[in-house]
Amino acid sequence: MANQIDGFNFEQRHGKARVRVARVWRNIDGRQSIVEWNVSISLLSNCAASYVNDDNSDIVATDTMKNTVYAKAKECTEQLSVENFAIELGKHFTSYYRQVHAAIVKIVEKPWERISVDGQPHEHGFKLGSERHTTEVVVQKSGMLKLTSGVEGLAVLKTTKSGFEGFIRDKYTILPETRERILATEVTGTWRYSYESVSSIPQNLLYFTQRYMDVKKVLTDTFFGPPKEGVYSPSVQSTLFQMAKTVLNRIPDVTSVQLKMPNLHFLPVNLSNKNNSIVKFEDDVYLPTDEPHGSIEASLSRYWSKL
Ligand SMILES: O=c1[nH]c(=O)c2[nH]c(=O)[nH]c2[nH]1
Repeated sequence: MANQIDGFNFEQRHGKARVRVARVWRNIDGRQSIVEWNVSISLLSNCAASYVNDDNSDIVATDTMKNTVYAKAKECTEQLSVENFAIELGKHFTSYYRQVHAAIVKIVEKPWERISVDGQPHEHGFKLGSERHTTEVVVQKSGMLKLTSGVEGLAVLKTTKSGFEGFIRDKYTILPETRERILATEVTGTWRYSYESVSSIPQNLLYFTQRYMDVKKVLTDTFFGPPKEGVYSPSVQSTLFQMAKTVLNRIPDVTSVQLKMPNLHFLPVNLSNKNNSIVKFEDDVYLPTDEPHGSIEASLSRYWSKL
């Protein structure tokens, strides 16, 4: 919220960060489900008086925000996507409090995955996976919505079909050109959906969970290529672009994609002393590093979208 106070521009927001909640659903057929969410809320509201006049009468206590997370989780009698839960919270804060104009809700879901025992999905057993599903929603009092989802910590690597050639060579360049290297990264992706009001989102409460799986599959399938032949990557930049483009081409209600793909280098190992070579690199022994790493990021959106 922006105000003019004492001749200054003043902007403020307040919220509660990292509220951890888990919700279990117990089906009558014996199958149980769990989600674990880490929720951060930020409210845009008329409460400048608390900053400048010691008047807290327009403040939603951040402790109340925390309690609301548990109350709303309790109310969710049916399993729902992390996006839907974030939207529910945003709707609550903007409709319940006269003072609140907009709510920003960010959630990171912990990747509990149903375990299989003897090839059978377990009714109530879960193990922790790796990459995390994220969302950020902005809900306005009017019902206007900005909905973004994401994935973080999606670590992928391929042992061949990657190279890097034709880059600028100058007096500081030592990197050899190559058509054979390991390509490894940890993808952080965010994508925005086209739904622009809380009333226009799909009815299915797990719709965005399914889309999350779809986007992840497109990202990884494009990174790796077909199982036998793979696909050649001339640079992280090129692979990133193909990944983002394929998401937009395959998933109609996604309007923009942002990807961050650090280049986690696997350096060739060559060791020798005065007399002989101890290890001669033959595309076999590498020194994995993550510091320093290349940092490559880009965003791609449909050019006709209003975003
Ligand atoms: O795919 C790459 N992109 C770069 O920009 C770059 N720079 C570098 O040193 N190696 C690589 N690899």
